Amino acid sequence: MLAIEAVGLSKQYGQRIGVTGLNMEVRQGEIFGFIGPNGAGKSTTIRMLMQLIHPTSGSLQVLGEAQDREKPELRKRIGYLPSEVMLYPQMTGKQALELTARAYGRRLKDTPAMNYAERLQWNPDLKMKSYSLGNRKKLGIILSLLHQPELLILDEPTSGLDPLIQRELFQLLSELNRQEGMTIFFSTHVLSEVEKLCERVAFIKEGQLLRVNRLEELSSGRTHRVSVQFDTPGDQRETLPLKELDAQIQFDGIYHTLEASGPKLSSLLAALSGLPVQDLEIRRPTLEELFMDDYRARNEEGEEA
Ligand SMILES: Nc1ncnc2c1ncn2[C@@H]1O[C@H](COP(=O)(O)OP(=O)(O)OP(=O)(O)O)[C@@H](O)[C@H]1O
Repeated sequence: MLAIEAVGLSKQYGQRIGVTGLNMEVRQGEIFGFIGPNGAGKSTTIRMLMQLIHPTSGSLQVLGEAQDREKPELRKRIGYLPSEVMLYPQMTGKQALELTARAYGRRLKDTPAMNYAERLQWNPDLKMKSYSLGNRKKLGIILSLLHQPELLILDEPTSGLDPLIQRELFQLLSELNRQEGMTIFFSTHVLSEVEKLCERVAFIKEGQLLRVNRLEELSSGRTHRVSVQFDTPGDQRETLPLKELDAQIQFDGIYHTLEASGPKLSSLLAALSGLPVQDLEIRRPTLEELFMDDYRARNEEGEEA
């Protein structure tokens, strides 16, 4: 069974596109990254997953059930962290947990909530109005996990959390995934976060899903980037035989950057060793660069078409 299956999913806000023609499958038991810049359509997709808004067209199945009408039983199987956590200002954090536990027919002490509170270094005794952004986020995370859902949907879970707490959160999420088989749908605009956690990533931009990749496919490619500065300053692409090494060579004002994969890397380095090199760096492209290359390639294809 798939945890999420969207087919031709679209949401239009009047003239404005939220998402359009989204096809996406999330398997049970995977950690799935949902990446895109601001305004890409991430929250719109998540709100449809949570039935907070309804699609203009297309279909959506969550945990094997069609999202076509109110299904309270299905809601209980899902945990949801919204991008903004808003709660009654006079209530303490602990009271909010107790209230939510009761709504799921449980007692707070029978849930893992206080254990998570400790791990995330969150103080349950303060009034909601006095929590900082990060502390509201922590509460939201604990609330989303309190009923031990099968599917966890997180909308920008790390904003406002300091790096140590982020690390603890990632640790907790991977434990829940490994030990309890929890499916996690993780939405963010920070690419480096998905590198740490997710098996597959979907890239969304301007309401359209660009592609879904296994992280391995993206990051284990054997392509290297070689950035070179020559003794003579300025653009050397016409004066040195560089285009023979990589026709797409880039120049940023100081460094010339060439790409090479597999056996081409050693011939590139051999060729460079005969040139007046002052500085050189070799590295694998980051996920962000791979992602942006894909954007550009597709945009160029679109312009030519
Ligand atoms: N209630 C609304 N009414 C009109 N337009 C909306 C509404 N909500 C979202 N949009 C528009 O839909 C598009 C997608 O927005 P959405 O909030 O889903 O993006 P996002 O990827 O979650 O961005 P962010 O990271 O900034 O939250 C944007 O152009 C946005 O302006």
